[in-house]
Amino acid sequence: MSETAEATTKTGPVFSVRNLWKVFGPRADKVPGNTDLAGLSAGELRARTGCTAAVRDVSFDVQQGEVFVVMGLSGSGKSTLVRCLTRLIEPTAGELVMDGEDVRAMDRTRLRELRRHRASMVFQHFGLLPHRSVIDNVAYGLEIQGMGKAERRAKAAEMVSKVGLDGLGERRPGQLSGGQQQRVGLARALAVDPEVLLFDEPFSALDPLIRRDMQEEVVRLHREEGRTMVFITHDLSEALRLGDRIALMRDGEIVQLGTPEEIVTRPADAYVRDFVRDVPREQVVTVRSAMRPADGADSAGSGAAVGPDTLVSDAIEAVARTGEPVRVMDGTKLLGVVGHEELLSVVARLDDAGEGRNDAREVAPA
Ligand SMILES: Nc1ncnc2c1ncn2[C@@H]1O[C@H](COP(=O)(O)OP(=O)(O)OP(=O)(O)O)[C@@H](O)[C@H]1O
Repeated sequence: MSETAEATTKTGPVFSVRNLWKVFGPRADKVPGNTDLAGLSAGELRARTGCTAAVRDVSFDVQQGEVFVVMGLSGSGKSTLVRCLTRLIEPTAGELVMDGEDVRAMDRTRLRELRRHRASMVFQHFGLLPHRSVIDNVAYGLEIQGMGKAERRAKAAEMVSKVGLDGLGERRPGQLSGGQQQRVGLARALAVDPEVLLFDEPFSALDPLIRRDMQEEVVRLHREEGRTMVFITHDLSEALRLGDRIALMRDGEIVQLGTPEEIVTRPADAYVRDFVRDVPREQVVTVRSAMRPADGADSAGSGAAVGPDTLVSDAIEAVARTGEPVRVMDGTKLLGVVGHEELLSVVARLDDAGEGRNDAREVAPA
């Protein structure tokens, strides 16, 4: 999404997850290794064993600096999966590595350290302490870490300011709106300066306008800091807005993992296709996919230029303003041009059905 994210995604995964299972129910640990049981559908497994496979044989990497969205309908396994990352829920089987370290082998002390310092969670229910001020709520994680009072209050004040709550530091949570309380939750998670922020549907209780505000806040923070984020949502537009990559879950499995553009323009199956059917293409397709090669006349032009990751909706604005095609530039290199025809064909979905025009990238494997 952001340049920061682009720049940092190459430095390796924060989380590496391979063949992860979480099965709830009697003798759950027998399910993943049993080929008969592991192949059953969720319903059949429940009928045969009384077990629920909330996460089924899931593999993926979360790259440094990216916003990794886990999306799916209610009950698809999103929360279970993300809680497994820090073993708030114990995985039943599979590999789980954070920064090269085997998370499943960590002892309690190391795990506590991981949750307090390295991966902070922001929940839908803010979990604020009602009798403490905003500042003291934000400082709470630092207090647990043993930081002195003056230092932690100074750090907390900085975070309160960062999330746009200047002047409200001495209020109690009950004196704040829902959106403001969620900002306190965000500031509290940021205060410990974790490597990864894990968000579990943090905004789903907020009304749409405030929700939009908070999404923009997350995008802004991410742009400024490039911090790795894992974000759970059941809301497709939220996923598309925030995600560098989206893992789309169904019945405990990841049915597709890819960029918003890949998921919308090249859905892996009929389920995903149905899921993304109503998404306006121009809001996810980039000019890199929509452009045509520049001919002699175009390349000589000195009209408006946009980067290859510019959304078609933004390019439409530029083309409408000048009436001329715009050049797609990667630094000083001319990659192609987009004009009315290319942009309209995206809006009209003439590029539908996986016939990606200039974009030969493959859908990332799950
Ligand atoms: N402690 C548990 N015991 C038994 N089954 C569970 C438990 N926790 C979750 N499940 C089941 O695992 C499946 C996945 O649940 P999970 O909460 O991970 O889904 P979700 O996608 O996060 O849903 P939501 O969006 O509603 O929060 C569901 O079928 C749920 O009923």
